[in-house]
Amino acid sequence: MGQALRRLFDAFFSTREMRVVMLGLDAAGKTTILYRLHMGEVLSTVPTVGFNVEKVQYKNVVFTVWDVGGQEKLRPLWKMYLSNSDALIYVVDSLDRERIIDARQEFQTIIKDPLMANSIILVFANKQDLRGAMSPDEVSEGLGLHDLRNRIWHIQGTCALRGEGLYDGLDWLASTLKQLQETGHATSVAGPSI
Ligand SMILES: Nc1nc2c(ncn2[C@@H]2O[C@H](COP(=O)(O)OP(=O)(O)OP(=O)(O)O)[C@@H](O)[C@H]2O)c(=O)[nH]1
Ligand SMILES: [Mg+2]
Repeated sequence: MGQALRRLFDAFFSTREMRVVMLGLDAAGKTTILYRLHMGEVLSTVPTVGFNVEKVQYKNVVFTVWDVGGQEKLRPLWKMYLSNSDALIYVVDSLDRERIIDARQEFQTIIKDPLMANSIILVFANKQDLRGAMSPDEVSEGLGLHDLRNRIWHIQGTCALRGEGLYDGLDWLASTLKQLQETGHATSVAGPSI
């Protein structure tokens, strides 16, 4: 097969793999999102102690998504899941105005970790179905997204219960990753893997 044809073939049929770590405060909706994407269903969840990991195939990308418990006592463990991550999905409960400061603090700590230096950042402003929820703009203000320098980020309003916005987020992840890889950019930092 000629080189041009091979490239065309790869563009259409090859499968990319992407490791994603999904973090956020407790009750933001991470586990609901994971199983909505993995099974297409809303499962009833309990607070995650430890983690869940599932593969989500979308278009020609296989996302391995690590969903880590967000309770305060578990947050020091987030660091264990960061190495080799191509992307961070940070989930915010958009109704939880009181804890947006905590959400910001945890977010800023994580993205400054050297293991996340190359990772792209997708924020899900979740629970948009609830009256009084912060808009995606308010959430990005709350997290300090506009002040980030040299980071690739995107915010998406979502309702995990209805599945709204989730695939738009995956579309952004897939196309951004493709673009970066094709231009020779690293998207993750290797480290001890679990
Ligand atoms: N109204 C509404 N409720 C949601 C949405 N997404 C999740 N929830 C609810 O929020 C609660 C917490 O969801 P989980 O997915 O368990 O939250 P989590 O982020 O995994 O929490 P931890 O495991 O403790 O870190 C559950 O009752 C979900 O049904 C949403 O988009 N809208
Ligand atoms: Mg959970």
